[in-house]
Amino acid sequence: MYEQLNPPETGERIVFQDGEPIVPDNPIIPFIRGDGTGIDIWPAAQKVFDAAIQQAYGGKRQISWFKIYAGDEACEKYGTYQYLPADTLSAIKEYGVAIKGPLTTPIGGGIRSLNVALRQIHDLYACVRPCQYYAGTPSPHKYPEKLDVIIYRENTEDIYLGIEWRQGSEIGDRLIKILNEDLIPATPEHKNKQIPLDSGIGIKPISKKGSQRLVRRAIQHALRLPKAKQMVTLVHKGNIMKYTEGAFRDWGYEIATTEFREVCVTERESWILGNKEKNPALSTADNARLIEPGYDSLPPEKQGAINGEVEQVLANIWETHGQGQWQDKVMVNDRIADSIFQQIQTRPDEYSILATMNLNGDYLSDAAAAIVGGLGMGPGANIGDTCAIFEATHGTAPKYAGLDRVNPGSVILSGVMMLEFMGWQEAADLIKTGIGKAIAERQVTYDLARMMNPPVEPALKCSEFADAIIARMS
Ligand SMILES: NC(=O)C1=CN([C@@H]2O[C@H](COP(=O)(O)OP(=O)(O)OC[C@H]3O[C@@H](n4cnc5c(N)ncnc54)[C@H](OP(=O)(O)O)[C@@H]3O)[C@@H](O)[C@H]2O)C=CC1
Ligand SMILES: O=C(O)CCC(=O)C(=O)O
Ligand SMILES: [Mg+2]
Repeated sequence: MYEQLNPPETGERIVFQDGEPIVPDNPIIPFIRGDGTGIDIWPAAQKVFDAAIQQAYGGKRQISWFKIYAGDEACEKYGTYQYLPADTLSAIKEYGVAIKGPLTTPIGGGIRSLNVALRQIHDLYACVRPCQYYAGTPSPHKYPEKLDVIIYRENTEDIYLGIEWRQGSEIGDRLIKILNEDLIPATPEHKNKQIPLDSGIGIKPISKKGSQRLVRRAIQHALRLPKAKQMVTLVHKGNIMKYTEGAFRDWGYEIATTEFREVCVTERESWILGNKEKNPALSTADNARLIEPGYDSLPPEKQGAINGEVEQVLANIWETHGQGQWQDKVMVNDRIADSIFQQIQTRPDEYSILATMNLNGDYLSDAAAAIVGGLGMGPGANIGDTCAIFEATHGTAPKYAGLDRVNPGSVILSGVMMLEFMGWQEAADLIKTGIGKAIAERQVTYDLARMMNPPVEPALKCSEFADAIIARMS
């Protein structure tokens, strides 16, 4: 059934039931080595996974690794331009859980991102990127340990759908003409805006289904966290892009207050309930005044809408959420995207799960990784209902390729996420112990070594860091 692949002779498939993986003791797991530094990182990471599994289960459980191809390696095996062979896509679909190294995307032309294509083709709609601090990791921040967030990034739409036209292309010019002459003038709120004729043009679709399935997963994850971390923040730029980013926020709140009504409270609801708890005699208008700055200068119809919101909340959820009960619910709030970039630096401990659209999540996950030690420490997972691919936040870092130099930590931590997803917590914990101890003992690669005080000289190689982790797993 495969053109050029030979699955391992021993091992079984992981299958999904109701979105959850059913994992045999000897699963077959496809892996893509990756381009650039993938050549260094993958062997180091695989060695750590196998050692941890052996130590945790003494041979009762093991992974049968199945090498599949994408990027440069795929072209070598399958021929020119065969960056993402059908074999690779079929293997991921068949075996359900896969792990990959980074893949190159040329800028400004040629192939579109293979990484994005893998997510879209397999409908891996939730990109999950935890940013958690390991004691002793050098950081540009004073209190990096205060940051403990998980980014839930929508993974299939937004501008990453890649629907765009080059400046001067026939279709691009036609589209601009239709917009300028027909659609924009027919939309009163656009007044007499016009798109400059020499523009490249891109489309940013944000769907209700795509937004809500992402927020659903984020809330389900929040429910599994300790009480103090049960919070989902909807990140958006809805003040500017009302019908895409603003809609993401609104659809997020909608699902929180319908499907998850019993277990969620929104921030505004918590204010209304809290105000009433502090002062049971508080009038509707006074409560509205407390939740809406500038209430008194609003026109009567806007004041009426806020009064209505207060009345609705008290009528609908006072019994289930009032008298402090809301404090035991998952808190759902929202923050404007630019503000959250500064908030994770100035008030990191106020956040837990950050639910984002695709582009915002891409930016935010690199920024948050920087606080806890850099891209060498940024793991990730792309999760759908029938399939999951685990991969680091970083790219191929081509200048380091083949030097055995970069930090394999992010792919190793992506493997930790994979083991946790499979329910192999004991093996995952051993690796986390190994990483924690190696960092605490200053046994680190160049990226962490150069930030340590005093700097570590010489830094460990990529392969040596893997050995240092294995030596410290118990
Ligand atoms: N999921 C994926 O496969 C992704 C692929 N890419 C692709 O990767 C290619 C290169 O992208 P680029 O913008 O350079 O971003 P990269 O993430 O590859 O590298 C940027 C910088 O991050 C640091 N870094 C990256 N990986 C590590 C690591 N393992 N250990 C320590 N430090 C690390 C290095 O910093 P320093 O120089 O300071 O040492 C590096 O120069 C592009 O083609 C891009 O499209 C990008 C992101 C994700
Ligand atoms: O695929 C790429 O080139 C970039 C993807 C990326 O930056 C990411 O997923 O974080
Ligand atoms: Mg990125």
